[in-house]
Amino acid sequence: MTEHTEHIVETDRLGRDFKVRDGVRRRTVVAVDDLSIRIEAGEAVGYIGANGAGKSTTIKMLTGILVPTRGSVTTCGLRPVADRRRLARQVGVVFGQRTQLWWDLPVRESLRILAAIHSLGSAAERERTDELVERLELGEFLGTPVRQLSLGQRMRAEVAAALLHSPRLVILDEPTIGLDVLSKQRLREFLLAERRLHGTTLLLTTHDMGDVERLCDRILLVDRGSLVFDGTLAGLSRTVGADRVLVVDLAEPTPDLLDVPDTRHLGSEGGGLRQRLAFDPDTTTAARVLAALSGRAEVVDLAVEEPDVEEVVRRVYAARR
Ligand SMILES: Nc1ncnc2c1ncn2[C@@H]1O[C@H](COP(=O)(O)OP(=O)(O)OP(=O)(O)O)[C@@H](O)[C@H]1O
Repeated sequence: MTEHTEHIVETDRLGRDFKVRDGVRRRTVVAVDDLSIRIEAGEAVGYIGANGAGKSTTIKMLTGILVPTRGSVTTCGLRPVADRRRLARQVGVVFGQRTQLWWDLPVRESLRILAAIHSLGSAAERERTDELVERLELGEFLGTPVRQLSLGQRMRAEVAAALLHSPRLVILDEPTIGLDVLSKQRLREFLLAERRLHGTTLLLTTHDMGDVERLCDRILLVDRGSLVFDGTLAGLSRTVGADRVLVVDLAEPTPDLLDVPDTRHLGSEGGGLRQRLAFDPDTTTAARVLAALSGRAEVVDLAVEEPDVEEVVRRVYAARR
């Protein structure tokens, strides 16, 4: 069987400038430059970068809100600006800081209106609404006007609204901003399940590295409008030489394990009962480090810590300055 892959997002040397006034002078801001990316159906991609890196501008071009200055873009096989209405049937957008719901209407009414806008038949509407109400736990506030909802409740309602028409591509702009730990976790679990159940493609911008770690199997990192990395989180860590850390609990207090091959001793606690050893996953593995360790001390428990994503991103930026 030949594998058929379809690009849900495809950009070729995409760019967007803004003309801004700087006192009396006019200046051109290059918000996005030379951006060539391809996202396939079913992927979950984190689009990350510092403030002003060009993330929102990219999303606006992907969804047809902004016209590109240069290059081309297709989303779900359509030209976003020319085919914006057709595209709206295939894409759902969630903005963490803006509502798409009707402020004074109960959540249920907003969902009804959206179902009508998307021309869902009544059976499809009922089935999908029931599914989302159950999975996003909207039941207890379906009759509440949006303006009375807590942020966590409103975000769940926003996600239901954006996904009601079962879009193939869901774009989320800072979906977990301001949410407490539990609400974030629930939302992430919902999105993972949506992808698993329906093959939905996810593209999210976020400053929350927990979102990236839990949700995304691919990262696009932008810096000053340009793509500077495209790959996995592990790959990103490798580009800046971020080590993994093996934490071992030992049967008895042990002098610092300074001579374990291919590791760097980071520190000890409890008089040497717990020790932390950094290693480069490109040159060795946790298993090999552990094997080398077991000749020196009795290991009773262990954990492997991944590098901190925020730190990795900071290092990528620092290396480019
Ligand atoms: N309408 C506009 N007019 C002028 N400049 C703009 C406009 N929109 C964006 N910019 C500029 O383009 C650059 C990219 O902005 P953009 O909002 O895309 O970044 P971002 O990565 O989404 O940032 P954030 O994480 O803060 O949302 C910034 O320098 C910004 O000031």
